[in-house]
Order: sequence, then structure tokens, then C-alpha cells
Amino acid sequence: MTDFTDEELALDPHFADQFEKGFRPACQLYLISPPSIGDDFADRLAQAFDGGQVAAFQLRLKGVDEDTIARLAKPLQTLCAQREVAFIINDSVALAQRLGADGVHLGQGDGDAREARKILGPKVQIGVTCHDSRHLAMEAGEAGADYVAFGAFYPTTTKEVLHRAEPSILGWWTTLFELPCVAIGGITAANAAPLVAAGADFLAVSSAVWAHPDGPEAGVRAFAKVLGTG
Ligand SMILES: Cc1ncc(COP(=O)(O)OP(=O)(O)O)c(N)n1
Ligand SMILES: Cc1nc(C(=O)O)sc1CCOP(=O)(O)O
Ligand SMILES: [Mg+2]
Repeated sequence: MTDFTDEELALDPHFADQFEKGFRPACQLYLISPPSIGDDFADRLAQAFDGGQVAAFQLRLKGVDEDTIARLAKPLQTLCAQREVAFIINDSVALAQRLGADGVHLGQGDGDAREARKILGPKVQIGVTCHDSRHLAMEAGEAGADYVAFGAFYPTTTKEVLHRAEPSILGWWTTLFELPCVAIGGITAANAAPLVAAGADFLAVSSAVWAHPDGPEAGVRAFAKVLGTG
């Protein structure tokens, strides 16, 4: 484990850096992988990226061992670097460190953001799941997270969810805090507008892109229209 000095940790080149006082960039797309992928997934990811601007890609493969994820990750991480998309690993600080990922996403049971920061250093993005809780979000911010994630906003078949969030939590958060917030859960191009209007900085989306009837490129293009980037 690398120990970073307080000085190094005070340098803060994260997602939050885009958010200069009083200015929030337009809402962007944060793509989550499908629950399972094959060795040919890089082609599908490239198609998705062809559909429009994607700010971040999260590799989320539940129940898969870390060696397998590491092997699958390599070409995806290379592609993300080529397309200037942040490459985020779900759940595992150790795997994010091993791969030199741009970030890690931690749920409430996935470890502590403060510990993750000590291990990963100041340059790696740390995101924290906050469900529908203002309290968890403020705690995550204090712990040094680079973004907080609220959800699920809509019904989803990608994961069994125990919490439902309302768009108003996004408005509350963005009024009070500069730290970016992510909206997740069942988001489609058709239901995204209220989340964008409420202040979401990122829309985290899986099935609406990967299960789009016309393919992932069309899936991302549909979001680009809603986000005003297409
Ligand atoms: C951007 C983003 N937000 C929330 C989650 C959910 O994380 P978690 O609660 O740990 O659940 P799993 O994804 O691990 O099943 C996420 N992955 N990404
Ligand atoms: C991974 C995940 N986390 C959620 C939460 O509420 O924390 S909802 C969710 C699933 C996101 O996939 P889709 O866009 O297909 O609904
Ligand atoms: Mg998790």
C-alpha cells in the first residue's frame, strides 16, 4: 500500500475540479457495463463511444473473480484512454490500484472512502453510493469522495434495489454543494429529463444503452440528444 502525504492528498485533481465556484458543467453520461461481458466486448464499447460523448465508463462485473476482471479490463481500459473516457472499477480498491484505473466506485458495503484515498492517492476518482440519503452524501463528501451517487430513480432490472430516490435530492445537493452528483437506476433517454432538470451532474446508465433495440451506438446517441451534446 502506498501512503500519501497530507500535501499530496490536498492536491485535488478530481471530477470536482471541473466545478469551479458558481459554475457546473452540463450533465454528462456515465456508462456502466452490462452485468456480464465476453472477450469481444471492446467492440461493443467502441460502438457505444461512437454514439456520443461519454464522460466515464464503469466496469461492473458482480460475482466475477478479480483475475478474470483484470484480464477483461485491459482492452477496455486501453479503449477508454484512447477515447478520453475515465475508466472506473466497481467495488474493489485493490483492483483499481492493480489496474491503475482512473477511479473506483464504492457502495456502502465496499469500504471506506478515506481509506481508499490513502491507498489510491489524490489523482484517482472515488465515487460513493448514497442511495436516497442526504446524510450518507454529506458523509461521503467529508470523507473525500469525488462524487456522490443517488438512486435508484426508476425501476431497474439490472440490480435488485432497496432504495428509491426522488429528483428533489439532486436539486437539494447541487444547491448546497459543489461536489458532483450522479443519478442512477433505470434511467433511459425517455425518463432522463427530470433528473437533468433537477441538477444531476452525471447520468449513470447501463441497460438503456446495452439493451437498446438499435445497439449501443443508438443508445448513447439517444442520451446525447437529451443532454444536448448530439
Ligand atoms: C455510479 C454508481 N452508482 C451506484 C452504484 C451502486 O453501487 P453499490 O451500491 O455498491 O452496488 P453494486 O453496483 O456494487 O451492485 C454503482 N455501481 N455506480
Ligand atoms: C448498479 C446500480 N446501482 C443502483 C443504485 O440504485 O445504487 S441502480 C443500478 C443499476 C443501473 O443500471 P440500469 O441503468 O440498467 O438501471
Ligand atoms: Mg458495490
